[in-house]
This record gives sequence, structure tokens and C-alpha cells, in this order.
Amino acid sequence: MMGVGTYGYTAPATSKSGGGAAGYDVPEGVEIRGRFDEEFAKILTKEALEFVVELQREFRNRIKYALECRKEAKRRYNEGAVPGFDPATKFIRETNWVCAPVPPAVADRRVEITGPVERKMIINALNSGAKVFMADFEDALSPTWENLMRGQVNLKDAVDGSITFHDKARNRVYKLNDKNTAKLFVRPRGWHLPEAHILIDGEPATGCLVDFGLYFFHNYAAFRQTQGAGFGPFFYLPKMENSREAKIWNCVFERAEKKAGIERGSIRATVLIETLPAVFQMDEILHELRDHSVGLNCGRWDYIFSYVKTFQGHPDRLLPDRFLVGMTQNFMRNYSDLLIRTCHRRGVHAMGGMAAQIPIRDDPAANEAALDLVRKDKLREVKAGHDGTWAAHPGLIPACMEVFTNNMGSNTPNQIQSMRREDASSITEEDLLERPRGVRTLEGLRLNTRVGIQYLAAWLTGTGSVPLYNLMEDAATAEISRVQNWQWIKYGVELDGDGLGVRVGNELFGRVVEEEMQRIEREVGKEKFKKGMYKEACKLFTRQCTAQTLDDFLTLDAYNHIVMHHPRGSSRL
Ligand SMILES: CC(=O)SCCNC(=O)CCNC(=O)[C@H](O)C(C)(C)COP(=O)(O)OP(=O)(O)OC[C@H]1O[C@@H](n2cnc3c(N)ncnc32)[C@H](O)[C@@H]1OP(=O)(O)O
Ligand SMILES: O=CC(=O)O
Ligand SMILES: [Mg+2]
Repeated sequence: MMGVGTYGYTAPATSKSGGGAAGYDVPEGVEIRGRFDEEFAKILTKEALEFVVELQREFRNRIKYALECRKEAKRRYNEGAVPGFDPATKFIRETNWVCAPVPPAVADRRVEITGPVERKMIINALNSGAKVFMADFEDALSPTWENLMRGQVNLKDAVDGSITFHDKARNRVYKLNDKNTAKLFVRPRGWHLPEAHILIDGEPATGCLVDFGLYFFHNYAAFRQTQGAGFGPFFYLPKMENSREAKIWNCVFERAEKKAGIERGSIRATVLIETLPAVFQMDEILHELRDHSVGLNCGRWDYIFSYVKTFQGHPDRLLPDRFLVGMTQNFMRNYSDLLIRTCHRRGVHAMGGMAAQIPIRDDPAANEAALDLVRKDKLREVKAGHDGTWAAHPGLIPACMEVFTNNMGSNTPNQIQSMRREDASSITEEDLLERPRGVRTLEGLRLNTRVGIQYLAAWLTGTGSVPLYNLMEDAATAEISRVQNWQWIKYGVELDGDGLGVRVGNELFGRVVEEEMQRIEREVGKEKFKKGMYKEACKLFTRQCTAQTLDDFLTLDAYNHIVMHHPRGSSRL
């Protein structure tokens, strides 16, 4: 196994890459270290790779610089600074300008389903009755070579309409409905994630440029004809911290449009505001992307994660138990209100986020209670002025649709003009940084540990979103568990919410890990426990929770464990 960032590799003279005689036909400077597969080769064509290489060579230095700037901002926050509005860009916030008009194909986005780029789920999602399907290379996907490449194959088949899936066990064939399928948005990985199976000039490619480049190259033409009514393709952009990162995406889009010979402004993207620094940059992000924007989205789970990460050096800003940090906390409500105001002022959608509840099949009362929580969350969103929301599961779509349609009206596709939220213009830096309220408990520490380890065990075996204790868990929610544990251990927090009054330290955490591992083994069964990656997950999770310095991302270290280089022998799996 080779660690990320440890490559000292020189590209071979041969243009075949990927192991064996039947390697991929690659442009100069490229080596594919992922498994060769005939299907993958239809995605990894020389022309498609040339496009990815073009993007990588043109933008790699700017990406490196943007990531350096993140480090510099972290250093300042760790020394006691807090994020705030940038005085240098006041004119962008205070002048009147609007983004390009919303493409008619995506004017109505009242319910969007999300899910990994898995074949059956793509078909189910497109058929689900949702207006949009966000196909995910990010929070919901474990970025193994197989998942990424199959994901690209699946999306290509979905865009050209030929996608089918045969569930042999149930003898059921899945195919797309003839009409009213959801509009496809694709979410590439964040800027920080490398793609270690594709080396360009001896360095791992940037993960999101691979996801974007391959998808765009193969699908832009068909997409614009069948889905976008002349626009598209459409994207969701995750985890940005500053408008300079949005500017890079804008340049990537312009480059892609030029290459494809399509009109500037064809590609459209919704940016997730899911880091704390980004909430102070919403106008600036929209301004950079003003010809390519279709709004912003409240990525609430990563936002909570980012609150802890940003304030890792601030012991006066510790989070209460994870389940107490919801959208009704003041800092979360202010963030969503300001996002709505900002988007509507600039003429684009203000999308809501994901309620974590999913249907509970075997318990009707618990299922109704979960649905009720989802309805309440969606009601809050639509009344605040959001133009649409996310659903994690097809079973939630009718409830979400009903709430949005009843409160927004069926004749209006969105609330961009009708819910201006001028009142939110008075939201201040302090309002956005207000300390979350609530208690901390030993049960909170236990739950974080149990969930974090199980999620990571799934991720290491190729599954990026899982149901745990009747909630959807993905990379963003697992991050909250990890950083909250880290924060509590680092600052020796007193867990007083359950009257126990114990202090969190390495010793207590060690005991909790041991007991929770036993509980996980009881819950999943000895056989699955033995076959799974629970022990490896436990080791990784424990190391990260007890590290002296907080790791930036759970998935960066974990990624080293899913890299599978070919020919074999260089991976831990
Ligand atoms: C913080 C964020 O970034 S949120 C966005 C990222 N996260 C996500 O996208 C999570 C998406 N949701 C999921 O992955 C899944 O719903 C899970 C893992 C939470 C639960 O999945 P499961 O346990 O398989 O659900 P369940 O067994 O109830 O599924 C029933 C059916 O619905 C389908 N289904 C479930 N979720 C989805 C989905 N999001 N999209 C499409 N189909 C879905 C299943 O494939 C299954 O289909 P079938 O009956 O044809 O076999
Ligand atoms: O991506 C969404 C989030 O909540 O995080
Ligand atoms: Mg997220």
C-alpha cells in the first residue's frame, strides 16, 4: 500500500496502463493504477482522460494554493480568531446584482432525493417522484476505485436512458420510468480528496476533477438534450470554505464549456454552504459563480462538523450532545435564514437540507414518529422561505412533497420572488456564531463512538451511507461523532447532562470504546463482526478521537485503507 501524497512516481514510456496486456489507453503523463475492466475502459478513454489531464494541469496550482489558504485560516482560528465577513468584499455584499436566470428545467426543486451513484439506487431515485436526484460521489460514497468507476458507468447509462438493473435474488428488473424522472445533479468530491488510482505527471489526480471531468465529457451532450432543455449538466459543489474555491469551479466550468463548444452559462451548480467560514462568503460565492449558479443549499451536517473543526482551539465553544444540535439552535436558524435572504436577493434557489430520519419498516408507531419529525423539519424550512429540500429515502418523498406543496402552492415552482426575507439582513456575525446550547452526557459519548466505528467499518468495505439506529449516517454525520469526541477528550469535558458528572479523558474513552465494541458485536452478530472491518475501524476512529492535533477529515486517513493498486500487492485490502 502506498500512502496518499507519498508518490515519487515517474510515468512509464508505454501508453498502456492499469495492469496486464489489456491496459487502459492513456495520454502521456498518465498512469492508471486501478483495476482494468472493459466497462471502465469505456469511461477511461484516451479522450476523456485528456480532458481530465487538461483540467488537472491548468488548475492544480490554484487548488494547492486554495488548500494552503485553508491551512492559514485554520492557524488563525486556532490562535483565537473567529470567522467573519471580509471587509475587502463589502461592495459585493452591498451592491445589487443578480445571478443568471434559473434554467426552466430546474425551476421547481421542491423535493430532491440524494444517494450514492449505485446502480439500483440511481434508478429508484430517478423514478422516485422527486424533482431532482443528487447523485453523490461525496458524503454518501466510499470512494473505492470500483465505486467511482461503476458510478461513472451507471451515470452514463442513466443519462442516455438505457440503465437497467436485474436483482437476481428477487427476480426483479429495474428500469427508468417513461416520464417524470427526476433531473440529475452530480456531486463530485471536495477539493481536498485525491484520486490515488489516477496519477497525472506522477501525482494523484484531484478527486473532484476526475469525477467532474469524466462525467462531463461523456454526458454533456445527451444531458442537455434529454434533461436540461438546452442547459446543463447540473452539479452540487461541496465543502468549500471561501469564494476563491468557487472561482476555481467557475473557471473549470468555463473551460469545459469552451472545450465542448457549448454556450457559456450552460453548466449550473448549487453550492453547499456547509462550512462555517463559507456562511460569511455566500454573496461572494454566488458572485463568482453568477453565470453558473442555481443556488445554495444548507448542508447542515457538515456545517455542524465545521463548527467544531473551526473552533477546535476554542474550549469555550464546545458542542452539546450531537442529537441536540439541530436546525432550531440559534446559530443554525440564523445560517439558514441568511442563506435564504442571500439567495433570493440574487435570484436563485435557497435549498433546505437533510433530516436524518428514515422509514422504520418493522415498527409503525416509530415510523410515524420519524415521519412526523421529518414533516416538522420540512414545515420549518418551507415557512422560512426555502425553495426545496432534501430527502434521504424514497419513502419520505410524499411527506416532504406534501408539506412543500401545501405551503408553497402547486402553481408556483419556488419562493424566490415571494419570500425575500429582508428581516434576515440584520443577522450579524455574532448571530451566526452563537454558542449551541444543551447538555453533554456519557450516552452521547457512547453513541458517537458506536456510530462512528460502525460507519467507518461500512466505509472501509465500500459503503458510504448506512442506516444506523433508524437514522441515515454518512461521512458528514460520522464526522460530527468523531470531532465531538475529540473535542470532549481534548478539553476534558464534564459530562453532567445525565447527573453522572464524569470527566472525559483517554481512560474513560478507552473503556467506552471497549464496551461499545462489545455492544456492536452483540448487535451485528459474531459472524458479521468477525468478517467485517470493525477492528480496523475502531483503531482508526480511536486514533483520530485521541490525536493531539485534529485531523482535517476522517476520510483522508481512511482513504489510504481503500486504495487498491494494480497489479495487486500494494494495498492493505
Ligand atoms: C449529509 C449529507 O450529505 S446527506 C446526502 C448524502 N447521503 C445520502 O444520500 C443518503 C441516502 N440514503 C441512503 O443511502 C439510504 O436511504 C440509507 C443507507 C440511509 C438506507 O438504505 P436502505 O437500508 O437500503 O433502505 P431500505 O432498505 O429501506 O430501502 C428500500 C428501498 O429504497 C431504496 N432506497 C433507499 N434509499 C434510497 C435513495 N436515497 N435513493 C434511491 N433509492 C433508495 C433502496 O434501494 C430499496 O430499494 P428496493 O426496494 O428496490 O430494493
Ligand atoms: O451534504 C450535506 C450535509 O449536510 O453535509
Ligand atoms: Mg456534506
